[in-house]
Amino acid sequence: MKQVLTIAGSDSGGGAGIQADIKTFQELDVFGTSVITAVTAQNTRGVIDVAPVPIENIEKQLQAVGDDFDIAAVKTGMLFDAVTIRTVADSIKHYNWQRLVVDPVMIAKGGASLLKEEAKDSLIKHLLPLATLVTPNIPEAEALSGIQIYNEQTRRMAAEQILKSGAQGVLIKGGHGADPDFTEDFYLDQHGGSLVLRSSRIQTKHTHGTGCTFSAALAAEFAKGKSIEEAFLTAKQFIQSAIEHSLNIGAGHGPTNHSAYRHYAQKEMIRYVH
Ligand SMILES: Nc1ncnc2c1ncn2[C@@H]1O[C@H](COP(=O)(O)OP(=O)(O)O)[C@@H](O)[C@H]1O
Ligand SMILES: Cc1ncc(COP(=O)(O)OP(=O)(O)O)c(N)n1
Repeated sequence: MKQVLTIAGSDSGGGAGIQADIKTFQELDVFGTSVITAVTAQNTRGVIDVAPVPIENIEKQLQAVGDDFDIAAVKTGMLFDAVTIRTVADSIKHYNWQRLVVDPVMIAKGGASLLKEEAKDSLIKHLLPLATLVTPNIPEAEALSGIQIYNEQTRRMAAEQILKSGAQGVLIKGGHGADPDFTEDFYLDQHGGSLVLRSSRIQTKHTHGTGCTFSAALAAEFAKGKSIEEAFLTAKQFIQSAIEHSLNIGAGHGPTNHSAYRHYAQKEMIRYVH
């Protein structure tokens, strides 16, 4: 069984972070391991507290996984500060971990900061150059590129700017897009290869953890040797099912349904290149 590592924060509410990643790995038939960078007290209503894990412990978690497991793909989520980013980047190089998905988690839906402001430069300088794929949502892509996204052209410009970091590919997710009827995710790589996947926008407030789940699905598929195109399609179908059949848990923005992909038939995605 392929072994996959998530390096991210814990969400006590179970919808995002490490918990979302491990559930997604399980559903996609890969073995999930984890390095926890921060513990959040969080539920569907928001983030109540954030406690960073001491850096010495993060180093030991990385070592414990790296020394024993044959890691086929890695995803990063909430990294919180610059020293954690440096430590994670050093381990990725030390263990020569390939197929790295960097989800540049910055702000939770409720507005809580999950990455210190000064850590953004460290992310661009130390982690993005190692990435197979960076998966910002629209506000994160704007923060990483310094370009405001309001149409296809500015979305492409932002993606091109992010690729200057050295990442092999960038996938700008469309959950925060303006169109009320569909969401569009845009992929661009260093060779100019591009792909857009468009799906219907599901009218629901239960979208907590969509980005974590999507990037975990990408990492799981990469671990199984799937191409970017194949992994992108599976991850998009996985999150579409998970949102469409969400669980109505909690009083706020509820989690998605991580087992929906297994239970329900997949919807067609519109795909095109531009
Ligand atoms: N309401 C929705 N309907 C269908 N797909 C959605 C919806 N909201 C988000 N998605 C999809 O979920 C994935 C995560 O996107 P997004 O919500 O932008 O990330 P994040 O959670 O990091 O903000 C993307 O594939 C996006 O298209
Ligand atoms: C511990 C932790 N990590 C990441 C997030 C953000 O998750 P995301 O998938 O972007 O979902 P929302 O915050 O937009 O619901 C988080 N909340 N907690």
